[in-house]
Amino acid sequence: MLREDLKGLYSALLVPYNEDGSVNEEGLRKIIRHVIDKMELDGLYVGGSTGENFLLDKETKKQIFDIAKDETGDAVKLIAQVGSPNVYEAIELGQYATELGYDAISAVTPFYYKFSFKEVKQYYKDITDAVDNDLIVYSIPVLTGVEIGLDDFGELFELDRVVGVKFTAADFFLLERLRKKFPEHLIFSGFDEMLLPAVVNKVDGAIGSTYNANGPRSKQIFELAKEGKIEEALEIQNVTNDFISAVLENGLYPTLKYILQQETGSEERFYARKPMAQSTDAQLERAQEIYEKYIK
Ligand SMILES: CC(=O)N[C@@H]([C@@H](O)[C@H](O)[C@H](O)CO)[C@@H](O)CC(=O)C(=O)O
Repeated sequence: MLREDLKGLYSALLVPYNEDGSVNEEGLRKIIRHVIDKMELDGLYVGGSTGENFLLDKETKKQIFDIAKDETGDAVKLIAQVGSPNVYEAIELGQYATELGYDAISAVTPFYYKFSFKEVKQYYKDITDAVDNDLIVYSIPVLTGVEIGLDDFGELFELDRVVGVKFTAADFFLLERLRKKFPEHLIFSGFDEMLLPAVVNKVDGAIGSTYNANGPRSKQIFELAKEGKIEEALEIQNVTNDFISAVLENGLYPTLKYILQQETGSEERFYARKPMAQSTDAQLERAQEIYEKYIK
């Protein structure tokens, strides 16, 4: 049955780190408040790519789940991304987030080794058998190299408690087929620059990194497109994509980190987690220009 309550626009939560790689808790709490109070998004997707999650040890992942739940309470929906090629860790994190009260879990397709689809399916079965929560498959072939076709999605959706997919791909033919074939499963769009065509294809929501800073425009696109006001939505998507192009050209996470540091009035710099490089002075200068032009 469709999890109607999970529909909406989610922040792919960005996590600020200290220079030594530890979590900047104060900064993270401020980002969460910003996303809820100023961006007015419907939920947080915690532990995704934007949080540099795949560079973290298990205890730090749990710490971030704790902070997000503590700061959010029941104000917005919370989805915990727990996936890892280490399925035992994914299960432990799924159980942990579920006990904390997360509304759902999500798991990236297992990556690095070339797993067969049978192995991928078994991974999702193992997680959903062991965790008492609904799960959203996280498909992001551009980073994992794992492509899932229409029939394979059908097999995953047959698993108890697999309620949908976070679809981070530009394959609109596959998206259209998925929507038509699986009206009872949630589909979240993962590329912010393609929000409008994704909503035209009737996705249930979207999860993205730039929504942390560009929330109001993104919400407008989402709402206008749902109402069929495509021309108006396209105008806002055009400006949004000028912003996203500039951000991508200057470095996605460094630019978003800089903008969020300014927006939350944080004195401490928002560092990246190694081996991600820290921002150069030139990147910071350009980030300030982007911030002034599109967000401030
Ligand atoms: C690869 C990547 O970072 N994808 C982002 C997008 O929001 C992306 O940053 C944006 O569309 C700009 O390309 C999200 O799909 C990632 C995400 O939701 C996550 O943090 O897991």
